[in-house]
Amino acid sequence: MSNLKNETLREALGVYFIMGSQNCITSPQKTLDLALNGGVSIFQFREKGEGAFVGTEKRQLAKELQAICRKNNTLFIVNDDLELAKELDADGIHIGQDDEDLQYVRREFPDKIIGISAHTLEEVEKAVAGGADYLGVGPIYATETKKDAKEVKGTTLIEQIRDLGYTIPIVGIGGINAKRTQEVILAGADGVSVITAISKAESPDKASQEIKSEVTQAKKIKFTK
Ligand SMILES: Cc1ncc(COP(=O)(O)OP(=O)(O)O)c(N)n1
Ligand SMILES: Cc1ncsc1CCOP(=O)(O)O
Ligand SMILES: [Mg+2]
Repeated sequence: MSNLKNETLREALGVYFIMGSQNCITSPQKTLDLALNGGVSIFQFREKGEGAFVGTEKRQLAKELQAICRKNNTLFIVNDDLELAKELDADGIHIGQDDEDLQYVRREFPDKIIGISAHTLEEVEKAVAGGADYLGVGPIYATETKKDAKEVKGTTLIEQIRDLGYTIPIVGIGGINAKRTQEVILAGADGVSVITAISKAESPDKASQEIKSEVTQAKKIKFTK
């Protein structure tokens, strides 16, 4: 990915909303629409866990959510499912350490955005060498959403990554809400990835707006230091 694309992606990662039907209290379409109106800048379709759609229903929902993203000029990323990402010509894919191999994914999707989860400095080094476009680092705080999440680490790993001079775009993930956003950005992240604080908010638009405003304020503080 060129430097220009890298900087555009860094900016787009500000408020990274992740959601599947299992995370919503009303319709996923409505939830996403409101979240995008509130200021979400990138979306990941993560249809996973108890009650999640599979097969045709999953594909149909993905297409509808992608159409909503397109209407709002917002990047659409698919979690885990390479076949779906290919079929939909998604903007990118997010993989974890237990998913497909990064180098294989890069070969299959040479021009797409590839994000990878990282929990240790060794994983960070491999992700950068393997051509990942951004890192998802977490869980920063305790999360109810991912039952098999690794141990909570706070912002330490993000700080270490930046102290070592890595410039790869980073988003923090896990238990993040508006009140916790500034801590994550000030530690060195470019954005925050959020599920529950938006998907289960009474007003997903208001929740997204608040998170966006915290990201903007934290970046002002960070870049005037
Ligand atoms: C932005 C972002 N960061 C981390 C993850 C977690 O990915 P993974 O570890 O593969 O876990 P699942 O989400 O697949 O359960 C993510 N999805 N997005
Ligand atoms: C997918 C994922 N990976 C690490 S924590 C997490 C879940 C984040 O969800 P929430 O924002 O609801 O804590
Ligand atoms: Mg995964």
